[in-house]
Amino acid sequence: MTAPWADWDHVLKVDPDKSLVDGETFDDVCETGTDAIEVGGTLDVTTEKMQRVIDACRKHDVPLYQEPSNPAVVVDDAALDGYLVPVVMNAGDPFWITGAHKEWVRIAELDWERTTTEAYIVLNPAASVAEYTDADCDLDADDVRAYATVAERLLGQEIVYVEYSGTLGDPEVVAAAADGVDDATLFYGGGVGTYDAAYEMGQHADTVVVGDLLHDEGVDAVRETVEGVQDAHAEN
Ligand SMILES: CC(C)=CCC/C(C)=C/CC/C(C)=C/CC/C(C)=C/COP(=O)(O)OP(=O)(O)O
Ligand SMILES: O=P(O)(O)OC[C@@H](O)CO
Ligand SMILES: [Mg+2]
Repeated sequence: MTAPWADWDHVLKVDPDKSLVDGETFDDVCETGTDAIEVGGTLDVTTEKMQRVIDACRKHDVPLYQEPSNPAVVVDDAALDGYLVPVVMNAGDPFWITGAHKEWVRIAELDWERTTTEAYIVLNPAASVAEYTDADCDLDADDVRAYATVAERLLGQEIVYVEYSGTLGDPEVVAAAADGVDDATLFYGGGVGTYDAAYEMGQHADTVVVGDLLHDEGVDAVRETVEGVQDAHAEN
């Protein structure tokens, strides 16, 4: 059986710490045409805020995943299809490579059937996630290609995630990451705000992740990005 993300063109990342655009609801969010919703953010996330988003989406069919930023925010809820847990390949602090995960396994009972890791390569030094994990973002395309291969080949990662959170990345770097993997699903996220940006990143990435746009511009803008990546994939 293939993993669900193998068929995802688009993921919408909902930050439980950020609000929706005035007048929009989570019913609208679930109807953007995205293939899955990931609930997560770096800063100021709590289980209460997570639970609010899960509850608002639970009656919809769109697959719903939690992306926990630390073990304390993991929510146990049958409405979740699973947990996508970051591992930051280029973190400066090993806590974000295996330390947090060790703590999680030490204190909690994990649902292994529903738990998968995402091998993040964090590339925008100004993003909270880069500061938080002390990531080494001074990487060129060859470094990123090699990290992607290490993630897939040496560490057996099913998802490799090129993360430019907050800014649109370099398509050449995304292309290099794509070149570095064979079967792993390549996620791209960061700064996608238009049809064209989604189309461009969709030419290299298997899955384009859109985050801040939902909170800043709303569901119609998100729908445009779904179309952009779908069109890119239809042509490839
Ligand atoms: C072991 C468990 C359960 C968790 C640890 C998971 C790890 C390694 C987290 C470190 C990386 C991280 C914080 C990922 C969260 C997802 C993410 C990158 C969100 C986007 O972050 P930003 O856009 O930088 O932050 P804000 O939008 O919140 O400012
Ligand atoms: O918020 P943006 O910049 O769209 O980034 C999406 C996602 O990759 C963040 O983890
Ligand atoms: Mg962000």
